[in-house]
Amino acid sequence: MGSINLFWQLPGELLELWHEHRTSIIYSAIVFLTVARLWLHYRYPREKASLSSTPGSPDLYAKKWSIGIDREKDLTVDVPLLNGVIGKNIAAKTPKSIRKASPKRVVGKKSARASKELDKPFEAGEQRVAPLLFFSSLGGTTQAAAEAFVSNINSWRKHLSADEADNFVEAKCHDLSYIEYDDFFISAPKDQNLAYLYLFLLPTYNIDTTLDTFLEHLQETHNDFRIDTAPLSSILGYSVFGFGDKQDWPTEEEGFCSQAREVDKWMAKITGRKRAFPLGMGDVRTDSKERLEEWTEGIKEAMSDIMSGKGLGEGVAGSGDAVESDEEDADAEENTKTKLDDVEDLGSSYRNGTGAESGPLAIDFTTYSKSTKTVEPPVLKEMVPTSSPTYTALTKQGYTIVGSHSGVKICRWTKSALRGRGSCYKYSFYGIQSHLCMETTPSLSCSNKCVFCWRHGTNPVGTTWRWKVDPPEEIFEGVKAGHYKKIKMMKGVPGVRAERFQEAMRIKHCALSLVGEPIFYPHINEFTAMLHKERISSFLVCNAQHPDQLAALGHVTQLYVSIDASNKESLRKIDRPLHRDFWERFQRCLDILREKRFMQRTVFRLTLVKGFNIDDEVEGYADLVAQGLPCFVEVKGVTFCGTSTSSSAGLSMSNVPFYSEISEFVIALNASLEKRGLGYGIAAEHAHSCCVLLASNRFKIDGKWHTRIDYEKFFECLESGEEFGPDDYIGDETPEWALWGNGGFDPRDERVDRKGRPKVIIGDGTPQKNLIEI
Ligand SMILES: Cc1cc2nc3c(=O)[nH]c(=O)nc-3n(C[C@H](O)[C@H](O)[C@H](O)COP(=O)(O)O)c2cc1C
Ligand code: SF4
Repeated sequence: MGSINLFWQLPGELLELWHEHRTSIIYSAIVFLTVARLWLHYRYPREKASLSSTPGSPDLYAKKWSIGIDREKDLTVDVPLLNGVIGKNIAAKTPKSIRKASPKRVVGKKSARASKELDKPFEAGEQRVAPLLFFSSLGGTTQAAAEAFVSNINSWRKHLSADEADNFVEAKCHDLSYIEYDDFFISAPKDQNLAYLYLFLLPTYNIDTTLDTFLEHLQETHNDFRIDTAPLSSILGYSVFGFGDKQDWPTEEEGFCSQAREVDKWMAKITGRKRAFPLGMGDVRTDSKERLEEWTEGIKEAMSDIMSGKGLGEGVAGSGDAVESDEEDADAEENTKTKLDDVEDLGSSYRNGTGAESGPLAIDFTTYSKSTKTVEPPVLKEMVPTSSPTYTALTKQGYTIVGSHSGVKICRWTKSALRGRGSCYKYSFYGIQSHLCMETTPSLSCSNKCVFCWRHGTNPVGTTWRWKVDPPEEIFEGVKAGHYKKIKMMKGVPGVRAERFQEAMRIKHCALSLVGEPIFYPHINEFTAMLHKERISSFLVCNAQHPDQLAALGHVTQLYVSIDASNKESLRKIDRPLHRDFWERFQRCLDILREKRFMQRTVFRLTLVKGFNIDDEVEGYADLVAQGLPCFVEVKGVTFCGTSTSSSAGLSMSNVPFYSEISEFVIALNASLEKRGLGYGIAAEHAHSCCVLLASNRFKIDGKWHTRIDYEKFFECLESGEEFGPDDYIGDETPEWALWGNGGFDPRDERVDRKGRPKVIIGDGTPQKNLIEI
């Protein structure tokens, strides 16, 4: 009881105390707070934070975006995006005096921790040197060199004395396309016993590759105000060797080994100038072997020095007084100025009055600059300039390049149909006659580097649209003209049938699938509207990497999404995507397809590659079908293109599945879909192109498959302006000869064997590639 009374007395006593001493309490509190505030102010001076957060996936900005220009002002104007959605662009309202939109360079002092670590010599016995070799490769040259380099270093290690060899662990090789940058390039891997030496073997590409993403990462890491400007200063050192081609890029000014030079500069910054050995460069056509050998010897010497406690040598910490800081900063600033953001953010350029030539402004979402210089609109490059090697390579392969980023080519099936020798599988399944079909793309660029791609590694790749945008009218007229020109060239070819030749002079179908990624083009909806206006149907294939464009896509006659694998690792291996969030993008595309299944005629296209995406993946594919619920699933075998690119990706004829294997896979997939009660069945086949069609039961009417399309009905639906879906333009019954089990060869056409072998019935499970060739 007593203690309870005491408790109730307390507040009263406290109140009395307060009344007696409140003046001195208040004064003491004020003095304490002022001292604390001053101490904090001088101890941690404030950095200016950026106005806008770092953009994550660019699609977050697809519909609306704004740019931090000034603390008080956020100037935005409208810009038309896909589907006429309005976004925000700074271009039209930009006053002359506007602050420079280039990223702010956050200059930081090297922290005490970093400096200490920088000077700390390698202590043999306590730690071991761990050489890590990072490489990137599209064509395979650098990958082969990287693997050889690592085995060279490791066998050198074996020949050292036991004590010396014990000072370092085996060298490891990492492909920059596969690793998480954060694991190596924000801080070194955490292993107390290891001290890392970062080595790089890099090619240079003047098209977008994974190296651009890597360089951006290095820049961002250095400029991130939240971390030390030299966060990798704890590593022992680094060195870069670049491969380039002096035939087309003869000097450094003209771009010889430019990306290796860039990586060298940024590594100097984020390691606090720890260049262990100077940048090496080799011309793949002449001296790269000798240069690489010299560089390798240099690396070995540097490692020996490190292990014997000599560190990285005289001069500036490790770098041997190379061109550093200020000069490199200035260069980098120049580079960032010309970088453009994602097409998903930028939308169009020519329609907003800035003209195709002027294009969107370079904008950085992360930071702002103090500079009061006026904005210089960057000159946008052409995706495939006529002078580029890409142009030469593509035209050599038979493409007609239209404008600066579109292409058209007549496919072998069009030629075949002109000669009365059969159409592609799209005739069997959907009633498209190949000689009436134009194959084209408004974007030669793509964001994958699929191992089975038959483009010989020559197409431009990129995650963002950084090029000049051609108007859709120009592309439309250009591709038609290119197509008709190629058809006319077939006039004198033996076997071309007069009536088919005449018919071919009126395009009725357009396959937007040639190369590249059609929905990458910012005016894809306007382009397809032009096709439809001329009553040309549209079959659009996309690679499931651009969810926002997919969501904004208007009606097309048939919408394809390439499903090249059933799980993340397999997809990474086979598509070699440039987007780091490729799996998330892929997943979102499937969800979008599911939402659109009553508006668009959706198709999953599976391209099976033996040894890559078939084994044990049936259930995975069935899961994806359950997720996206497409109207159709087309399953086809890969076609081997026999290029060095495909060979270096480990692809050979043995990866091409036999038709019997495709059939087996389809039967298993169908069983799995049935087990899940999803309502699909095997509808049709075209054994000749190794292709089978699974269809949703929505396309089975009165027990008969109706996979064909009523094209006229499709155009009528479009013209009506009413909402409509795939069920509104279902065409005729699938012909008997195209049904599953019947082979799918049009009986009107002639079967020809180039080598004069006897004609064989197709669809019997015999290997397709051993059968008829036309
Ligand atoms: C499309 C393309 C663009 C290239 N751009 C450059 C360049 O700008 N500068 C350069 O020095 N080499 C350039 N090269 C040459 C490559 O860097 C060189 O062939 C390298 O060995 C390729 O390595 P990889 O086979 O490992 O991909 C280019 C090659 C191609 C095919
Ligand atoms: S659909 Fe493709 S393969 Fe078939 S004819 Fe048209 S372009 Fe050629």
